[in-house]
Amino acid sequence: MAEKEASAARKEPITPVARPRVRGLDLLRDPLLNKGLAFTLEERQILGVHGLMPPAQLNQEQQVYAVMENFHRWQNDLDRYIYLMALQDRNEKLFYKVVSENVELMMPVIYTPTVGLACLKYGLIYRKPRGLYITIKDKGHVSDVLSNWVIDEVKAIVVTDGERILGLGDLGCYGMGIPVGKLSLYTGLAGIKPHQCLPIMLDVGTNNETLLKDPLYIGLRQKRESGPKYDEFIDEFMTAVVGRYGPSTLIQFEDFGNHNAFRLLEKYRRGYCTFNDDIQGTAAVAVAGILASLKITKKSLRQNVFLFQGAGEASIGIAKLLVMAMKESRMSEAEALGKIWMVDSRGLIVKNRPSGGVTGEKVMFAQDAKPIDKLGDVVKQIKPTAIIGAAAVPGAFNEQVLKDMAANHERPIIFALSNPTSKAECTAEQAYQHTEGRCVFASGSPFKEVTYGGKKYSPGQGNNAYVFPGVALAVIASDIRVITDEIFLESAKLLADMVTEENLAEGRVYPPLSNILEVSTKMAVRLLEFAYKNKDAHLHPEPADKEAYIRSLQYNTDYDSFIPPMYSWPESNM
Ligand SMILES: O=C([O-])CC(=O)C(=O)O
Ligand SMILES: [Mg+2]
Repeated sequence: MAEKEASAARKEPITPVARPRVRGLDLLRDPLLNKGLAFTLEERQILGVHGLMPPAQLNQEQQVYAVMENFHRWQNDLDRYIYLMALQDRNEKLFYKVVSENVELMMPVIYTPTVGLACLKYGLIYRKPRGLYITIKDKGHVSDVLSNWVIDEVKAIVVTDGERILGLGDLGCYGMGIPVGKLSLYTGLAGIKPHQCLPIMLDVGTNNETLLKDPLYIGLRQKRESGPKYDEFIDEFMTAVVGRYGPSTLIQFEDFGNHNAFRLLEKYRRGYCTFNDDIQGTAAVAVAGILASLKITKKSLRQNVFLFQGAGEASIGIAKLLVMAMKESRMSEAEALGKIWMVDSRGLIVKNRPSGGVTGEKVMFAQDAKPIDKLGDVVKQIKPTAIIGAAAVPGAFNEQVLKDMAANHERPIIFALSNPTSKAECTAEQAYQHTEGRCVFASGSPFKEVTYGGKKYSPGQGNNAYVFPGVALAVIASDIRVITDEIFLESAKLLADMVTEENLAEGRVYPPLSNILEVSTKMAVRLLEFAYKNKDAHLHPEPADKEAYIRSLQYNTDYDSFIPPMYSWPESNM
């Protein structure tokens, strides 16, 4: 019996002991250390915080309960966002415990769509700085600003210049909500430790006149810098990051304008550990959704015709990754390109377009066809099996477009990927209604379950949140220094594989969000195998048990104990 008890005791996880460098009020003000009313009486005395809070002691579970009560008390999601950000600033472990235990409820608040509203009103709701603000005026001194970030162990940065925040356009410095939100998901969805993450706003001004006149605007009140000065500034930033944190630091570009996004990706992708989430992350999640859809539509990739509404970062990124996927399934590049059609603001992208030609990234997708102005007419003529919207034109998938999709195919694929919800090409309800419930639907921002014809439909959320946290975890864990497109194609395939028969039966082409920490963890484990196989990983020796290794790196939302272990010296040593 005694032995049984002893072995049970040995299996108990050992609670880590934290040794805070600060005490008293300073400790309570540090969100990485603060436990609120969860400090024990003993801890309160040791840490010098006894009496600085009410006498009751709550455990973390009770605190989660209190947070959820507060969460539901608020009448709207922007207030909930402000409340949750304050919690993050006060008690990080509690914030992430609440987020990871209630992902489906929390995601729409700390991420799209509410984060979009928060960015629009960032000056109004600004309470406490989070992350680093580096402005074009700091050019020549970027390293100095970076050195003000006192945490040395930064492994990942999400950076924006605010020029194209979701589908909302140029929000300048207000765009900081996006790097903050994305990095919350690094931790909440993949368990990357919060102190290893750094959100950065590169404020180069804004061309948004409303903001320039907004008395609450918190950014530089000047027009956007561009040209050589902008390029030198970004160069200086990249060099400064490597100087401060090393060449393995992951730099995720987020919500840059089209013209800079592609250019900067090409410029830096081979020399730095970097990716563009809007081009590559969105591509992976959309291709995953398409691959999973094929199990519902019972078509092979080559039996599809894809029509993109928009030819920006997301559409081009998805289309390029789709071409890679098609080539892997033994189609030639020409054959693959023949399956991809794009409509931009000037109509169908065709060679010799009379309305101003085709330039840049769009050139490879220009079809040898007659120009057509309207998306609806393109749908009628080319009869796509899938339409993918990513240009923030709400209502682009109108009733007629959806009805034509349903008339042409038994199971049409409709992906309304633009964010936030107000920018979606159609709602989930419209998609199911106008296709008689036959479409395979996914959207970038969440839609609630829809009942149509007495049947319940659960729309999937085709958002890069399914990809970037898992990719980032793999990159950090195995020291991948160049993030290839193959890694994104692999993550797309892994994600599609994680969709169960049960999910497919409900019309879902993504795993449920409630399970997403596990999805990201599994994705990271398998990307590690892929990276070592392809010699992309620089961490040596290669971990034998990759899953155990990945899990050992992940953040634990349980509180640490601050009670130092007590022991006595053996008699003989006295
Ligand atoms: O943030 C999101 O929800 C997805 C994304 O990257 C974008 O829309 O720019
Ligand atoms: Mg984005």
